[in-house]
Amino acid sequence: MVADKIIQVKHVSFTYPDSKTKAASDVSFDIKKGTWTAIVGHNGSGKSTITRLLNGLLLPDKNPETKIIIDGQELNEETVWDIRDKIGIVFQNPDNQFVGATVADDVAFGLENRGVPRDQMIKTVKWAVEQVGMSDYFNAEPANLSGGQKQRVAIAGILAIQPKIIILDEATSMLDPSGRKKVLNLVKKMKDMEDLTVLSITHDVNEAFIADQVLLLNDGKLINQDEPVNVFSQTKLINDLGLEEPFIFKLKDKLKSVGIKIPENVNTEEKLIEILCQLNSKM
Ligand SMILES: Nc1ncnc2c1ncn2[C@@H]1O[C@H](COP(=O)(O)OP(=O)(O)OP(=O)(O)O)[C@@H](O)[C@H]1O
Repeated sequence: MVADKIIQVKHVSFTYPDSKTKAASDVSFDIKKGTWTAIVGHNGSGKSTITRLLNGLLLPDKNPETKIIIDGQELNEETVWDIRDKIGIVFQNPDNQFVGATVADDVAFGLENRGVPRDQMIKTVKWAVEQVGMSDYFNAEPANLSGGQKQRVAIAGILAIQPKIIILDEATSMLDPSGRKKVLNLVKKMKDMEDLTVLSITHDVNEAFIADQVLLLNDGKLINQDEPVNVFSQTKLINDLGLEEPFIFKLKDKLKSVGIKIPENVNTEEKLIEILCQLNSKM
C-alpha cells in the first residue's frame, strides 16, 4: 500500500441488473488517510452507488484493471467483512438507525455484536457518548431526541467501534441549520482527533466546501477531483450540473457588485469577516 492512501479505486464501473447505462463508469480516485472528501453530484449521478461499491454491498463490473483497495486490503469475497468493519456509515434519516432503548444501549450495540468484554464496553460507550457531547442524555430514549442529537448518537455508535473511515450518506440533509452545523463540527473534530478519514455524500455545496477535496460526479463519471475552491470556482460547469455555488462565492459576487472587491484567495467566512472588518476600520 502507498502509506497515506487509505482508499484506492481503480477503473471501477457498475451496471445495475436490467439497466442499459452504467451507474458508475470507469471511476478512479485515491483518498488520503485522515482527510475529508465530499462526493458531490445531482440526483442519480452515482454517489450512493460508489459508496455501496466501497463497502462491498455492490460488486463492480468485471474488468481486469478494476481494483478497490481499502486500508491496504483489496476488496474481494474474503476481505469484505474485514473491510466493512473499517467503515462506519451514518445515514440520512436519523429515525431509522436506532436499535437500543436508551442512548447508552444504542451506542453499545456494535460492541455487543463484536463480543467486546463488558468492562471495556462500558468504558468505550461512556467515552463515545462524551465525544459527541451527549453525556447528559446517556439514559434518554433515542425517540425523544432532536434530529441533530440522534445523528450525534449515531456517530457515537460508530466511534465506539473505532472504524478507520466514516461515511456520511446525506447525514445532515434532514437537520435544521443548527443541528447540521453541530454534526459537521463534530465530524471535523473527530477527523482531527481520531485520524478518521471522512467521506460525505451530499447535495449541499456548503458542506462540500469545508472538505479537503471534492469528487464531482455526473452520470456515473468522475468529472473533477480537486480542492473545493478549485472545483466550485468553475461556475459554468457547476451551474450546468444543476448545483449551486457555495454561499461564500455568492456573497463575494454581491460585494463586488457594490464595489467591494475581495481578494481571490479569501474563501472562508472567517477570512472574509476579517477583511470586511479591516475595510470597515479604514472607513
Ligand atoms: N437498485 C437500482 N436498480 C437500478 N438502477 C438503479 C438502482 N439504484 C440506482 N440506480 C440508478 O443508478 C444511477 C445512480 O444512482 P445513485 O443512487 O448512485 O445516484 P445518487 O447520486 O446517489 O442519487 P441521489 O442523490 O438521488 O441519491 C441512477 O441512474 C439510478 O437511477
